[in-house]
Amino acid sequence: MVDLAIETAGLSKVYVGGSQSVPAVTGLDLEIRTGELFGLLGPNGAGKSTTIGMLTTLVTPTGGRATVAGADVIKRPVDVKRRISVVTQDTGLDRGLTLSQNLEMRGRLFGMSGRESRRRALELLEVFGLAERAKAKVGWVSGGQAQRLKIARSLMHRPDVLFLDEPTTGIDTQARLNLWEALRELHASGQTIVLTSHYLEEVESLCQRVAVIDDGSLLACDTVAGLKRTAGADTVFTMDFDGPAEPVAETAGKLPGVRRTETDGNRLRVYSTEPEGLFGKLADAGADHGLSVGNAFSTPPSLETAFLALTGRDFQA
Ligand SMILES: Nc1ncnc2c1ncn2[C@@H]1O[C@H](COP(=O)(O)OP(=O)(O)OP(=O)(O)O)[C@@H](O)[C@H]1O
Repeated sequence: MVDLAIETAGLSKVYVGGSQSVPAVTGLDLEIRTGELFGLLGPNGAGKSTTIGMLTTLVTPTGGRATVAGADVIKRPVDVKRRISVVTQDTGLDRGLTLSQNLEMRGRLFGMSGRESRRRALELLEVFGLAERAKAKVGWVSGGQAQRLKIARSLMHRPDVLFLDEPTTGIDTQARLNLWEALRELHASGQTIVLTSHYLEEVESLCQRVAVIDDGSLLACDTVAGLKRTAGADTVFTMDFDGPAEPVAETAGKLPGVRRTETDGNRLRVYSTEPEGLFGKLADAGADHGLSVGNAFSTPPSLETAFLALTGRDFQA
């Protein structure tokens, strides 16, 4: 039997305000295994934060059910809260305290002894590459270090599941790479981590499995390799013509290796497993219809092309 850290069935949320209702998450069925580093990927407004909110008991579902670390989020929210930790953009640190004091205080709040809190704090400062700054005040450290400290603090009570909502938004590239390293280490130690991100490369580089969410619905859930295999094995060519691209799409669809074409006004998008020389052929097809090419680019097979294939839209963070 697979040991599940999270299980949802038909999980839904409709926000209602006055006469307006916004369906933010619709019928989400998810299974996240214990020990997984799992990614929720989707553009802004896709429903990632709402999903995390429901799984962490901060947002009340309007439909379906969810179990986190063995407890039902609606029936046993207090148990869920005890067994998880959440780090969001809004998570604050006590800037007047040192790094180690921030961690120790959290340990004491969770009922750990002074000695146990100090030991655990040292251990986590080490994992997150912060041991040398242990006695520094939070106000003196960089944004990236503060972000790592937030995650370290959230682990003081050894939560079963760690939720990270867009953990690297707003930090620089080096800090992001340092944080990725720490997360890989945590994952290797067996920690279950659920991460939301709108950075494709972050999810691609870190996560074992990924749920792709758009418009509140689950489009696919698989390993990164699996997603690429099923949805994104193609190189995607995007070309803007100086007139409607529809007639070019018809010709393009008959070229070898072309699996799919899409048009949006003057824009043509072609999904192909045989990218060699395709730009020239598409330009020729355009010329046959009296069209010239303006902007043109290709995207090699990646999570981005998988997202494109799943949604028919560019991934816009
Ligand atoms: N409290 C709220 N009241 C009304 N609508 C909301 C509320 N919170 C979110 N929404 C709407 O629900 C939808 C999903 O939002 P959500 O924040 O869950 O998406 P997201 O994928 O986390 O986006 P982002 O990456 O921008 O945080 C959006 O249309 C959003 O405007």
